Amino acid sequence: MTDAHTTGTHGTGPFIAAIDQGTTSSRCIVFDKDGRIVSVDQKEHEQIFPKPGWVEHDATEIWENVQEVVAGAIVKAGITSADVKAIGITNQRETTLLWDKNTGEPVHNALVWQDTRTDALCKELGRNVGQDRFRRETGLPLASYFAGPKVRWLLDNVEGLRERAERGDILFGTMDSWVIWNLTGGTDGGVHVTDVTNASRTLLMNLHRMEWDEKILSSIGIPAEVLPEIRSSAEVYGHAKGGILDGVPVASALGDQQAALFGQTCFAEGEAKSTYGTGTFMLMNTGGTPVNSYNGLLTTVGYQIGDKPPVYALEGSIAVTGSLVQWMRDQMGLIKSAAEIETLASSVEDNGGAYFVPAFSGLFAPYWRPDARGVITGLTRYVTKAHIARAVLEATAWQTREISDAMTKDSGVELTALKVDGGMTSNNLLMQTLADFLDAPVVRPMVAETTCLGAAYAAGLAVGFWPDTDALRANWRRAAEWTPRMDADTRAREYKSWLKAVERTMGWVEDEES
Ligand SMILES: Nc1ncnc2c1ncn2[C@@H]1O[C@H](COP(=O)(O)OP(=O)(O)O)[C@@H](O)[C@H]1O
Ligand SMILES: O=P(O)(O)OC[C@H](O)CO
Repeated sequence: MTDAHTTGTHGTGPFIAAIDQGTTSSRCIVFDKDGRIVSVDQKEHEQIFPKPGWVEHDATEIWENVQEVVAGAIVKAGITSADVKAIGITNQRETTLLWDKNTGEPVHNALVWQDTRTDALCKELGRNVGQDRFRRETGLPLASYFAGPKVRWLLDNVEGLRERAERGDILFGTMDSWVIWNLTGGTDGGVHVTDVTNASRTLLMNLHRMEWDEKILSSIGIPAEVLPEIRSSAEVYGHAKGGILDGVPVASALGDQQAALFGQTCFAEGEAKSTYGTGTFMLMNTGGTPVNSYNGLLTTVGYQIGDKPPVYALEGSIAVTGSLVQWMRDQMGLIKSAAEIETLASSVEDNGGAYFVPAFSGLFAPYWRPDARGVITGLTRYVTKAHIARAVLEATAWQTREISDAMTKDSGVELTALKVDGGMTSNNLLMQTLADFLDAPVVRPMVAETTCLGAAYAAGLAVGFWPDTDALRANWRRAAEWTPRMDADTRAREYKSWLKAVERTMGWVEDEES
């Protein structure tokens, strides 16, 4: 399915191009110096579900789409490579690929971050190596979400792969590495790098030293030969070779959620944003020291600009939000477009007593329960598809509330307002519900494409297109705000019912199945 458009608001050059290789689509956006969008091109790729819980992407299709959308955005902007000062990369995180460095061919489809096939392996590693060690060294709980166990699964399950990897013929990368390697020449001298934010999602990087952790590598069973070099998020890694942007510096890489934090200009400690796409991810800047979580959040790298010290973040990750809306559209056929869920949900006053907990990949933050599975509860004959649509939207808002509560406990910072972005924020009912459930204002910036914007900002800083982060902050403009309207009693009662529904998801998958 192709889905492309331009905004038609042309600024004056020069420009920065940002590539966002996301879970459902790849897009390229050209930005001007004021951080305004000049052109956009976007293309969806296939979601491959070989078995329940397994999710894969065809990395060759993704690279073809990336080239197509880059060309599309440049042509729509009516510019040439000479007008583009740098290319920034942002990407779906954790999605894991191994490819042959001599042929450039992936050895298997990429294993997507939502894929749960490594649950049993994680359990085994937990027993043998210990959960605490991973938390302490990498900031992450041992879960199938992250890249390291996926690499091990591929090495164990693709015939002959381990030997090829040990011979030095195989490269591992998350989508940033794959795109940068191809963009800078692939088999003809492509650079094999990743940035600190993406590396901090592998369970393999030591969060305190910003280096691959040799002890963890040997406990998981991953040869160091496959690993990319870890670099900062904003520096020139190499130059595009071939294609429409031939010769342009490739100057940033950030995982998409960290890019959104950057694009929302959350540069001060305590500033937070939440991005509503396939999943939802709330990140809070915690400054120069990693903050341990005791409430089910992740400690991760927020960004690192060149040779400056890294900035850390606390993160609450929710696996299923926008993808639940997609499921209602594609698997259930209850709506024809994602936007239609708002019309359907608005046709009723409330959820009619129904609660939908979309634990399709188990539950991520704050629970980290791979044994959970989705439930719709509170059903009576009164409930209609409109009530279910409402419960779908409420699920996103309640899950955010749970993360926000955990963040306050871990950081001591009370949420005074939440900056939001991502595809789901075009849903007004959802944004109002979010303000109601959080009991805090929700604000959306003028440029809702903060993921690409963050990558563009980082690339622009690396090549001196923008002087510093203060210049970027000046570009942030509020476009919309929703303030809470729900009374405290209703909020408390509904929250209690939601938490009861969450309990019902737990323990569905028996030990031997997971
Ligand atoms: N009006 C809407 N209401 C609810 N969900 C929406 C709406 N528009 C888009 N979405 C959801 O948002 C997601 C797309 O957002 P996007 O930020 O592009 O995601 P990603 O970067 O994860 O690919 C899809 O999962 C889609 O179902
Ligand atoms: O592609 P998105 O926007 O769904 O983001 C995916 C996240 O990076 C997964 O950690």
